[in-house]
Amino acid sequence: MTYIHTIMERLQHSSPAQTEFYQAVEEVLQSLDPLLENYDRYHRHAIIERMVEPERQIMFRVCWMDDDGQVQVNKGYRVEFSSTLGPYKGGLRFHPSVNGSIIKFLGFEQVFKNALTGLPLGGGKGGANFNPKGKSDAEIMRFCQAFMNELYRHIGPTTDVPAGDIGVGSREVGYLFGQYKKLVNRFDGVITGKSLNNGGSLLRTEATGYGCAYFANYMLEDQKTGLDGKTCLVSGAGNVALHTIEKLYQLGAIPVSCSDSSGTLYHADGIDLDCLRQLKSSSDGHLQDYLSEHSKARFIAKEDNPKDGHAIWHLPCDLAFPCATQNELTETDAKALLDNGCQAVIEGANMPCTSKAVQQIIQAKKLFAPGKAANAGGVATSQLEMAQNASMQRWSSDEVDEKLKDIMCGIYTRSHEAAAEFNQPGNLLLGANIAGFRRLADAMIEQGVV
Ligand SMILES: NC(=O)C1=CN([C@@H]2O[C@H](COP(=O)(O)OP(=O)(O)OC[C@H]3O[C@@H](n4cnc5c(N)ncnc54)[C@H](O)[C@@H]3O)[C@@H](O)[C@H]2O)C=CC1
Ligand SMILES: O=C(O)CCC(=O)C(=O)O
Repeated sequence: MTYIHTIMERLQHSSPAQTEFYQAVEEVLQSLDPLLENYDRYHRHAIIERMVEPERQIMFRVCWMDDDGQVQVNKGYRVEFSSTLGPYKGGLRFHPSVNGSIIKFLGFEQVFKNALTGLPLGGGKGGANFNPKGKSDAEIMRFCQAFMNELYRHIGPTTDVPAGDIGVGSREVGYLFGQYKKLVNRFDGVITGKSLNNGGSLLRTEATGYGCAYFANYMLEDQKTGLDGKTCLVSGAGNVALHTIEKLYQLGAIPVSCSDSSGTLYHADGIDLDCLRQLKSSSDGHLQDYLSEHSKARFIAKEDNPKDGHAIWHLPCDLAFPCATQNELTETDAKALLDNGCQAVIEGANMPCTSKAVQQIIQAKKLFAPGKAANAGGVATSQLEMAQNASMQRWSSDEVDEKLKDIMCGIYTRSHEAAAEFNQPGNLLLGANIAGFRRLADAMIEQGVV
């Protein structure tokens, strides 16, 4: 394990105060321990040292004018982590919490996730510390245009292809794409998650949540069970959460919760998805307003969260799907889930469980599906969008859905088989990290010292 300390010390020196990034790196390195023990060539080629250092990091000023004529300034990022397996690929996050550490952890995770899909995709991530909440449509458009005024010179359909993430949906992607096209005078497949009018793919919007539910079902089928009849806690109320809830219903499960930064909504009979969608689509809708239509539901405000935890994970369930944001499920929460009989945690978000929470779940021999496996359906369908753009075709929903299911099944199988090969059957965290790492590391060695 000493090489882990050496790498972590190096990172703390070269990239100070990047706690989320250290967390993501350490988790991967711990999983790789059994592989690296026997593979001197990875050491000789300094594979780990190269993998933890992004190929390129771009930071830029974004100036835009708000509706009152006041100039606003934000900080933009694009971290081009690895182009070993294909163009840099990964979303853009617009959220006030965005900083260098968050974008780097997301980029690092993305590299391994994309490798695990088996598709020709490198990894990157970007975003800005811009808060879309409360902004008018015109302000959002001006911000996206200002952001693209710098980003356009770094991206391209075979170099770097961004997409959405928190705070970036098809509206923002539309404005970003429009400005790119204006600047370069080409209709390129340079960003994914586009609307159908702009050359997007059917099912890209749904893909992360659908893929997450498919992954859970493959994992449970391998245990001779399935989603049918299972009570599920889902956190978040955005793209990933809503489509996870939708697919869980279609596969026979009962999703009973959702959440946002105001608190948790719990409806033991099952969340009314139409009602939730209506609330979230209105600019002044609050989760709590759900109670006016469903008197048996409960709302737990964030002020009533338990110490060091989140009320949502203290509710009874068979399965838990954290689908909001990083570190939203703590050690305290993991203990509560296990005490309440939860059988599996499936990460829809990126790194939603803290390291200690993950350890708790794995040590209790419960199933754990890491985000880089379970939420890879989104980026995989982005690759399907790129393939359609490059060949100027449009595939039907059924075609895309079949491909998505195959890709999720492949990710599950690769993770499961690698875990068994390294004598930790069922440890999908270890399996996913090793399977992604091997593909990437071998390609890096083949490409020489670059
Ligand atoms: N959109 C996509 O295709 C993919 C998204 N992801 C990950 O899934 C997660 C959710 O992303 P989306 O649903 O796309 O974003 P979104 O913007 O549609 O929804 C985010 C949800 O998380 C909640 N949230 C965000 N920050 C929070 C905080 N600090 N505390 C409590 N709640 C918070 C928001 O209220 C919202 O309900 C993120 O971790 C993202 O990186 C992962 C793979 C692909
Ligand atoms: O679709 C994409 O390119 C990226 C999706 C994403 O940001 C993620 O997988 O976390």
